[in-house]
Amino acid sequence: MFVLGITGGIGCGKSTFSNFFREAGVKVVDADAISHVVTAVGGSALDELRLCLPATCFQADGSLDREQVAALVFNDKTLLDQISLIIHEQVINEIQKEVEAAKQASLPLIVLDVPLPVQHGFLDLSDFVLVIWANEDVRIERLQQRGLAKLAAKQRIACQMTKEEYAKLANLTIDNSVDLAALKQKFSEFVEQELNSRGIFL
Ligand SMILES: CC(C)(COP(=O)(O)OP(=O)(O)OC[C@H]1O[C@@H](n2cnc3c(N)ncnc32)[C@H](O)[C@@H]1O)[C@@H](O)C(=O)NCCC(=O)NCCS
Ligand SMILES: Nc1ncnc2c1ncn2[C@@H]1O[C@H](COP(=O)(O)OP(=O)(O)OP(=O)(O)O)[C@@H](O)[C@H]1O
Repeated sequence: MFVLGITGGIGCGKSTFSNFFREAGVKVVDADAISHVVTAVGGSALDELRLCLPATCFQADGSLDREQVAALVFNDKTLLDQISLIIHEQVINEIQKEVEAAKQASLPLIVLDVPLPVQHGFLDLSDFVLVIWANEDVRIERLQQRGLAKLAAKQRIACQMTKEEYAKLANLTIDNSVDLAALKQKFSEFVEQELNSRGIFL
């Protein structure tokens, strides 16, 4: 089975690119979605998170209050790293399970959509790392359209690796500072050049 790791900074278009695979029937594992599950009611990361976050960061039902936490951690790198470690452990467990299940099911391809390219549970699992990138002004505009304030978008970008740091980890970087039709075209070229050439057909 071929494991395609897709990563990139916030608002660069990883989920949009991963969705092209989903539409083609490919199994896609979404790390952000898993991180939401493990911090929702009864989530496996909550007990540990309660030890390092104030009570105001939790809803009455015990789940994480994402807005409160975001307001706190994207201003405080130490706390961000602390909660990220706790959540990543649970997310990585789930990703490993999904990859194992896909292997058991003899799937030819699985896609991992992961914003933060950690070594264990992403880079070490991926046969090919694809970075989706876009210019900062384009990202901020798209994130604003999605409802994130400009300042909050800039704050998150500042917490993440730079384009150059992402590129160092990548087998290939695709520029998504283009419209959706052009991105779809780049997807088709990627499939032909990097997957079909390896005997993988969607
Ligand atoms: C702070 C939280 C509660 C804010 O939740 P919110 O619903 O607003 O955002 P969401 O989780 O959907 O993430 C959206 C994007 O924010 C960026 N982001 C999230 N966590 C981080 C982080 N630790 N460092 C840098 N950027 C991050 C990513 O680009 C991500 O795609 C949440 O992001 C969180 O728990 N982060 C720590 C865990 C983590 O690293 N998750 C991301 C990958 S598993
Ligand atoms: N080529 C494009 N043209 C127009 N809008 C786009 C394009 N690519 C992505 N978008 C939009 O930009 C926003 C960010 O894209 P997307 O959610 O795919 O990014 P992401 O990298 O997964 O972000 P996040 O890190 O927040 O999960 C979305 O609202 C998406 O619909």
